[in-house]
Amino acid sequence: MQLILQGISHRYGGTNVLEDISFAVGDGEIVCIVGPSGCGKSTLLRIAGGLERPGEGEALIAGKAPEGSLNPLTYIFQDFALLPWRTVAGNVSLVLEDHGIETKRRRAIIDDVLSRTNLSDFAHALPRQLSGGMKQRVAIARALAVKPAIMLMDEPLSALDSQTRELLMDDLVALWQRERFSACYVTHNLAEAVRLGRRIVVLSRRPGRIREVVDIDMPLAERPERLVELEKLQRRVWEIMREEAREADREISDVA
Ligand SMILES: Nc1ncnc2c1ncn2[C@@H]1O[C@H](COP(=O)(O)OP(=O)(O)OP(=O)(O)O)[C@@H](O)[C@H]1O
Repeated sequence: MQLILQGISHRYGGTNVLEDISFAVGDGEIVCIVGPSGCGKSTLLRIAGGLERPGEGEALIAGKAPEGSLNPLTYIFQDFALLPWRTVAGNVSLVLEDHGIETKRRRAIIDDVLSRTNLSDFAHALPRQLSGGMKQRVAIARALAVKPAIMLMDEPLSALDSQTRELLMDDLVALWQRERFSACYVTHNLAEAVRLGRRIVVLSRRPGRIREVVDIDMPLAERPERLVELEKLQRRVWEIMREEAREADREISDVA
């Protein structure tokens, strides 16, 4: 299944937030979106998922969802959004209950996604007993449970410390290698973008326009061993962004 964004422009009141954004997320592709603070990345993701209607242009999905997909477009947020009174298994179960999946099938799906996210031993734990990394694994397991065609990930690792972030990136790569999900992945972290992205869409400061799309034709599995090349790519993305980020920073301090 493909996500296609065509000529998306958007404004809030008198503020232009996005301008003429077009790109596609192909089947099994992770496309990262980076750009200075406030350039409209989260807005773009909300438009991609149909939570918000763009002022101009359109967000389309093309192709067939995977068999058994309960929710073709599924979000993963930075703040995990878990119910504190439900166990790990209970949190995953909730989305399946919402779809009326019967108990036996629900249990099978929960066992499968908890095993894929290395959470089987924590099925009965409550969120407050878990570290931030484990909570985000639960959020990922919950997203996988609905067999999404495309995951819309908004800074999923940014609340985590750098070591946990590394571990979660390894997990995401392992999950992707097992079942090539498609994702539109918003991040501030350029190391994350070059580690995970097949392409990186670099946005300008607000109103966000596409400055450049950087292609990374390097298998995800090889990336940890090719750190020098990745670092070069990261520098390249930063060179594209530097002036934009500086200007965005000034704009924000002007308002303050
Ligand atoms: N619902 C809304 N109503 C009015 N303005 C909004 C709304 N949502 C976002 N904005 C404004 O739109 C601009 C883009 O916001 P958005 O959160 O999409 O940017 P972002 O690139 O994700 O930011 P950050 O990098 O800080 O997370 C900002 O100026 C923000 O204040």
